[in-house]
Amino acid sequence: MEKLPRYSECFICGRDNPAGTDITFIRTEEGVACEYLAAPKHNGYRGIIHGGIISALLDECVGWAVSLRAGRMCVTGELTIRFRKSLPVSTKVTVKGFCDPEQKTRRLFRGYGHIEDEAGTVYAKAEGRFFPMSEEAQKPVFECLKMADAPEKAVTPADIWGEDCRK
Ligand SMILES: CCCCCCCC/C=C\CCCCCCCC(=O)SCCNC(=O)CCNC(=O)[C@H](O)C(C)(C)COP(=O)(O)OP(=O)(O)OC[C@H]1O[C@@H](n2cnc3c(N)ncnc32)[C@H](O)[C@@H]1OP(=O)(O)O
Repeated sequence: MEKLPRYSECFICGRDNPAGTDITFIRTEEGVACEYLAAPKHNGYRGIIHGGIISALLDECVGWAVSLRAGRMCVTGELTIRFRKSLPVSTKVTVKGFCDPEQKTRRLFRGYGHIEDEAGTVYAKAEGRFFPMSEEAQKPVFECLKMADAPEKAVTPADIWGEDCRK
C-alpha cells in the first residue's frame, strides 16, 4: 500500500491547513483508503461529527480513486451521501473509495465509497460522478502536490500514473 501525495492547502489532506483533517490517503488493491480519528473540532451537534466533514472525506477519497483510474486529477460533478449512522467523536474509522470498473466514457467517471469502523459498522456511503481535468487545468495542481513522506519533494503525473499517464 502506497501513500498518495498531499496537497498543501487542501482542507482534507493539506499539511498547511490547520482547520483540516490532516489526512494521508493510501492506494490499496481495490482503490483508495484513509484512517480518520473523529475529532471534536469537526463536530456538528455535540459529540457527533458534522455531515459536511463526512461528505468531504468521502468526496476526496472517492475522487482519488477515480483520478487514479482516469489518469488525470478530477473535479466532483455530483456527490450523493447517505448518512446511515451518526459518527461519534473519538471513533476511529476507515474511509474507502473505489472507481466503478464499468466506464462507458473517459469524460465522466463514476465512483463510490463508504466509512466504516473496526467492527465493520458503516456510518456513511457515497456515490458520485467525477470529471477529469484537461492537461492544462491540472498543471497548477502539481505545484501544490507533495510527496507524503517528503513534503519538500514535488510530484509529477508520472509519479502517480506511471506508464498509464495520459497525454
Ligand atoms: C475529485 C478529485 C479529488 C482528487 C483527490 C485530490 C487529492 C489532492 C489533490 C488536490 C487537493 C485539492 C482538491 C480536492 C478536491 C476535492 C473535490 C472537489 O471539491 S472538486 C471542486 C468541486 N467541483 C467543481 O468545482 C466542479 C465544477 N463544475 C465544473 O467544472 C463543470 O460543471 C463540470 C466539469 C463538472 C462539467 O462541465 P462540462 O462543461 O464538462 O459539462 P456540461 O457541458 O456542463 O454538461 C454536459 C453533460 O455532462 C454531464 N454533467 C455535467 N455536469 C454534471 C454534473 N455536475 N453532475 C452530473 N453530470 C454532469 C451531463 O450529462 C451533462 O449533460 P446535460 O447538461 O445534463 O444535458
